[in-house]
Amino acid sequence: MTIKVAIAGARGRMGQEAVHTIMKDQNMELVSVLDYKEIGETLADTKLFPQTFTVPIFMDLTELSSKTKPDVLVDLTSPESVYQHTREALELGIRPVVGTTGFSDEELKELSAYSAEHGIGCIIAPNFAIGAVLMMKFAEQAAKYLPDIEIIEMHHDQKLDAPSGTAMKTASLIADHRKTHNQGHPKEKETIAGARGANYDGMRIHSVRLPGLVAHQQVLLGGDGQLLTIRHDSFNRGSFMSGVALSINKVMELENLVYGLENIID
Ligand SMILES: NC(=O)c1ccc[n+]([C@@H]2O[C@H](COP(=O)([O-])OP(=O)(O)OC[C@H]3O[C@@H](n4cnc5c(N)ncnc54)[C@H](O)[C@@H]3O)[C@@H](O)[C@H]2O)c1
Ligand SMILES: O=C(O)C1=N[C@H](C(=O)O)CCC1
Repeated sequence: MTIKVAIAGARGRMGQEAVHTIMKDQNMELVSVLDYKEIGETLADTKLFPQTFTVPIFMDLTELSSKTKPDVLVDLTSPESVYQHTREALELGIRPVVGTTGFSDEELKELSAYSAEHGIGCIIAPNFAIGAVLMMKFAEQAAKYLPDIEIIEMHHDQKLDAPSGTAMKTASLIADHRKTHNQGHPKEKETIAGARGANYDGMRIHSVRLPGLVAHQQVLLGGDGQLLTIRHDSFNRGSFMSGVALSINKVMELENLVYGLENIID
């Protein structure tokens, strides 16, 4: 069966890469895209894609749904719009595969409940790169033995959310096994606000934004006289595409929401 896919955010950095991935996949058909700007009638009009890419562009998800009937909506937009898109897609019976980051815990809970109640699959993956998923899993395991942890995430300077979705997911996986405790000296004082980073359950998260970077993270686990560093680097957005394709296939079998690629890889 061919999976009919729509992409929200198709002219963006991730969206463009996803368009090519889906166009190349024999089992998928890119039936439409959603963007919030009037960027032409079809992808070909945007001049970002070959003239043969005559995929229609919509600015409204309900219209996109009724005219092109996708099975799956891949969302690669912005933290501002992702919750609304995901909720709307579920209400329209379209399975969301979401790479966009910036969800609150409450939003995740609510979408999860809606997805299970209506039996519509949904995948929200803060990071589609397999290496990043392994980094998170290794850090989760190591935290049992080395519970003093700081996360340094580093991204390109056009990123809107901080900390990154990957850092938030890493911290939440670790927090499930680590006894909550504050780190550093009990009397430590910041001379400049923010110097010690964000506080997640006593762990610290530091966000670096620089031109030239793509997506990088290191998890530092300190112990007596030792330091374990677990690091992952995405050098280009191609690194995310096998995870996008896997999620599109997998979401067709699901009847609930899965948060994190680690839950669908064998
Ligand atoms: N999960 C992952 O592995 C992964 C990897 C890279 C990026 N991301 C996330 O994906 C998102 C997009 O990243 P990017 O670098 O491609 O961003 P980008 O700014 O390059 O692209 C965003 C695209 O979304 C469109 N858009 C924004 N708001 C919209 C709306 N309301 N309706 C329709 N279209 C809208 C923009 O026009 C643009 O085409 C970010 O949240 C980023 O953190 C996730
Ligand atoms: O480019 C981005 O933005 C990325 N965001 C994700 C995050 O917030 O963790 C993952 C990789 C790239």
